[in-house]
Amino acid sequence: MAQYRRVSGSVGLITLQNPPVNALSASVRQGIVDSVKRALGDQKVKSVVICGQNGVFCGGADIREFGRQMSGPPLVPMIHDIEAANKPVVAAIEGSALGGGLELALGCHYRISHSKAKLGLPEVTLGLLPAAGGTQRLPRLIGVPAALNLITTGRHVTAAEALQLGILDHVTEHNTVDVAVKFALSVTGESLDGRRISSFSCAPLSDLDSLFEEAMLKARALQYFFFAQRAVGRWSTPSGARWDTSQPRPVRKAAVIGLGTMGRGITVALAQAGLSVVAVETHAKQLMEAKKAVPSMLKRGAVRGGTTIEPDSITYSETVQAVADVDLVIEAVFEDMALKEKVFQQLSIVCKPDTLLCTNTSSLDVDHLASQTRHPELVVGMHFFAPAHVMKLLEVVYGRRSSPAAVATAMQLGKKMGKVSVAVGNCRGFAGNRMLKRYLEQAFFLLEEGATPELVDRALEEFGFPMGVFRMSDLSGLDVGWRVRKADGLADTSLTGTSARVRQGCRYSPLGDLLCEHGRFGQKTGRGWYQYDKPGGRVAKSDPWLHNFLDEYRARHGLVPRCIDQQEVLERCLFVLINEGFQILEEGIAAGPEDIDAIYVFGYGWPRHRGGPMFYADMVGLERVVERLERYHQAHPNVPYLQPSGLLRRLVANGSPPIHKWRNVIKNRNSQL
Ligand SMILES: CC/C=C\C=C\CC(=O)SCCNC(=O)CCNC(=O)[C@H](O)C(C)(C)COP(=O)(O)OP(=O)(O)OC[C@H]1O[C@@H](n2cnc3c(N)ncnc32)[C@H](O)[C@@H]1OP(=O)(O)O
Repeated sequence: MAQYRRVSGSVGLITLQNPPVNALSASVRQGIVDSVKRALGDQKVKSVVICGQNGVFCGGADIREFGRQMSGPPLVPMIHDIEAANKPVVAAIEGSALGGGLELALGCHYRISHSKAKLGLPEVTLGLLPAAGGTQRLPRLIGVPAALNLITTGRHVTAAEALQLGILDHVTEHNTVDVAVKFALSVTGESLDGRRISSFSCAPLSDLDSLFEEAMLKARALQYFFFAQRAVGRWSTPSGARWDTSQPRPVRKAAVIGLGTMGRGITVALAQAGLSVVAVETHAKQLMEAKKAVPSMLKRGAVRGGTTIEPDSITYSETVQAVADVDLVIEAVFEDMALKEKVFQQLSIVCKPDTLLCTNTSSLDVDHLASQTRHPELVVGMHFFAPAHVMKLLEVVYGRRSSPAAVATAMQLGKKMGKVSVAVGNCRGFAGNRMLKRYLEQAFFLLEEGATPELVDRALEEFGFPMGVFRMSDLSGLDVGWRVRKADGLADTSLTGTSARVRQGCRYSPLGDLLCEHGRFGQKTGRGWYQYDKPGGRVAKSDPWLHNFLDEYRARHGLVPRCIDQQEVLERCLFVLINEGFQILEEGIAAGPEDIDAIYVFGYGWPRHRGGPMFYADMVGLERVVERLERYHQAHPNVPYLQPSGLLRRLVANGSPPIHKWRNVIKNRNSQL
């Protein structure tokens, strides 16, 4: 329903009321129609404000009514009547204005929003089109390119972006309804001629063809990715093991060793998949915390998914002996080889001889861990991504001696947990983190050369990543990479002069190490590449300290900052990552480009509408990727990873076949070896 009342003498205030998000149910639409009629018929009312109760404007169509017989007034004429009104109508947007909610706001003459609100037309994500005027009013308001972007991606934009795009007239930090009422009073009696969006003409576009071509590219990428996602299930390994000839083992009871953040998430994912789980943590305090955290994670998941989990499906233990009868173990202890070795030695003694032993390591050597056990053929990596019960990606890492059945079992278990499981070979960082390393390095180098975290992040976010590389590092914690670099003997900030920026003969940037030495670990410490209002704060703000630090660093090393544009940011960060992807394909670490693309879309936020890094390379053109890499390598000869990989060059030499033919080129080469 909608509540109607007169406020401030002459403003008709219409409040949508349909918890939890004031969706446009039949009774809400009826309430709006009735209230608008009342406001327009009341001579005392000079202007109108539409808002939603409990800090949410409107979440769009009431999804609970989908599939039912349509009743109540239709939305299109309702919005048309609001727009045609002869009194100003102001939308006061708090929380969300999504789908039909934004279409309703677009029918109003003015839109005022709280700074924390999100707006968007997410219909495409529900298999719908914005059919209540969204496809007509939005392009007229903000132009075809921006509207096409919002409509085809369904993404939600912040109030700040919506203001910049021209969707909003004003953004406030204060009580939005109060601000809107005051505003409504101030525009009383003003002409509404220039305020009815459907009467606007669309700005003419000289490059309509290229715009639609871009939209078609997105469609191609999404269609490619639809099949890529399915292709990864048909896995194969260089030794000839395959999905259709390998028999997975049944897994009814599993164990998790180590109940830190990852271990807890994995425990929840296993329990949600219907397995009985033994959760082991040898530190009493950590075990106690996990015993509280895991059930509440499960409860939240059950509420969201509308499922029930047997509370006794998880048993907790302080000793590894408790895993004696399980079918599969996932080790998730601290990322330290000596510690993991010990765990695998213990498991090999305690477990049944046919128990599958898995490690959640994100980069350590799976073969080495396998060598600690009596049955190395039963050891595989199961690399989850944080939060493990939410993130869709699972890298299943086969070692030199992993049996086909072990790989098949881990792949099938991943599927049972609702993951997209991708089989990859064993190497430092596997596929995802190995490619990420190159991307991070380039981002650091760009800072040395004159870029700022803001510039780099903006370029990547405009490309489509939900977060740029520096914002993402702050979220995941700068200390994580620092620990790895220390273990690899790289993070040595005592070096001075030219040797400070060189390791093993290659260019190295110690910027991340230096930040960690200043105690700047990202969001958790309230300081990282950005500053936050408090430790654990989420809103990244530009930090003058960091900019001074970068200036001093460059001066100390005699680096003259230069202007770096977004194109260079994208090419340096993305092409080097793509190049590593080709290297991974060449080495047989991933079986095909689809595997890498699935890893990047599901694990690293690569925008799905760009199909994944390998598809993107195909779209850009392999010749161009080679040409740009060569040019950057010439400029930075001490960065060997900028040299185009052998496979990339061979594909170009073979006439740059389309992505679905790359496997043939890889296969031909391997058969000649
Ligand atoms: C006559 C029809 C005319 C026009 C049709 C127009 C087309 C559309 O409008 S299609 C719908 C477009 N809207 C959406 O896709 C919005 C989907 N919702 C969201 O994106 C989010 O829920 C959110 C609104 C941004 C809020 O997010 P968050 O704060 O994280 O909370 P959630 O846990 O996601 O949701 C809370 C609660 O609200 C329920 N809910 C959300 N949206 C709707 C909706 N449109 N209709 C009905 N219910 C909705 C959601 O299920 C949750 O309920 P629980 O009971 O707590 O599970």
